Amino acid sequence: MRLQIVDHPLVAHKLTTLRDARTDSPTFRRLADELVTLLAYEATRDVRVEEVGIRTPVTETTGVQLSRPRPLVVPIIRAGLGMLEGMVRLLPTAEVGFLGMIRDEETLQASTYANRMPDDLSGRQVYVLDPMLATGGTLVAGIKELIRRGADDVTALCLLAAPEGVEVMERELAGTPVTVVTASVDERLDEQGFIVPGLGDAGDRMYGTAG
Ligand SMILES: O=P(O)(O)OC[C@H]1O[C@H](OP(=O)(O)OP(=O)(O)O)[C@H](O)[C@@H]1O
Ligand SMILES: O=c1cc[nH]c(=O)[nH]1
Ligand SMILES: [Mg+2]
Repeated sequence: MRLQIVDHPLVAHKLTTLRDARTDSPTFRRLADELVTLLAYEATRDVRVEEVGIRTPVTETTGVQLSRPRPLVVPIIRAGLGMLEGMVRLLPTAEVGFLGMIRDEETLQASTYANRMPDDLSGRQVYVLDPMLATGGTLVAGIKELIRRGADDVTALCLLAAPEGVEVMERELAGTPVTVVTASVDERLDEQGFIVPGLGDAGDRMYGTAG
């Protein structure tokens, strides 16, 4: 597994406001969207392209276009949905699949409650969207399912990661073609499995369900 931390002042600036407990849901959604586009710029550095000939108003030349099969983007519902628009803005022709996953608040075990993806992912590049890599249980299970279906290149975009989750991913996904792109690897997890300093519950903050 490869880990890439996007070190950029604009990313750090937006992430700081995202973390701030005073930031309301509409602002949180906007910042998450903007951050994804910045992360996606790095995450798609190896997106597969092929040469194509075109005619400009002046002459004939060659350029590149995204190769077929098209990349697949998979937001992990619920919080990952808040990253979808920012991603498909850069990859408008991508296909979109969906995984619904929830982490039990007591056991921290992830389970899947929705799965709407192509059965055969052979030869596909897949971009998984999940804002929080905490214990790693959710992403490990989600990515294993993608690899089981044949995906041969998986990149996970996470706004934040915990060192514990990165370690679990490295152990569980050793030898697999997986990259994690994140804006920050934070300090640690707390006793409830929340990232510290983190930003709280991403889904709640995004959709205003914090109570
Ligand atoms: O790395 P892990 O320890 O598995 O935790 C990370 C997961 O926890 C959150 O989802 P949550 O279960 O809160 O669902 P939600 O997005 O519907 O709020 C988050 O969006 C990740 O999917
Ligand atoms: O800090 C965390 C950990 C898991 N899920 C979240 O939404 N936030
Ligand atoms: Mg949640």
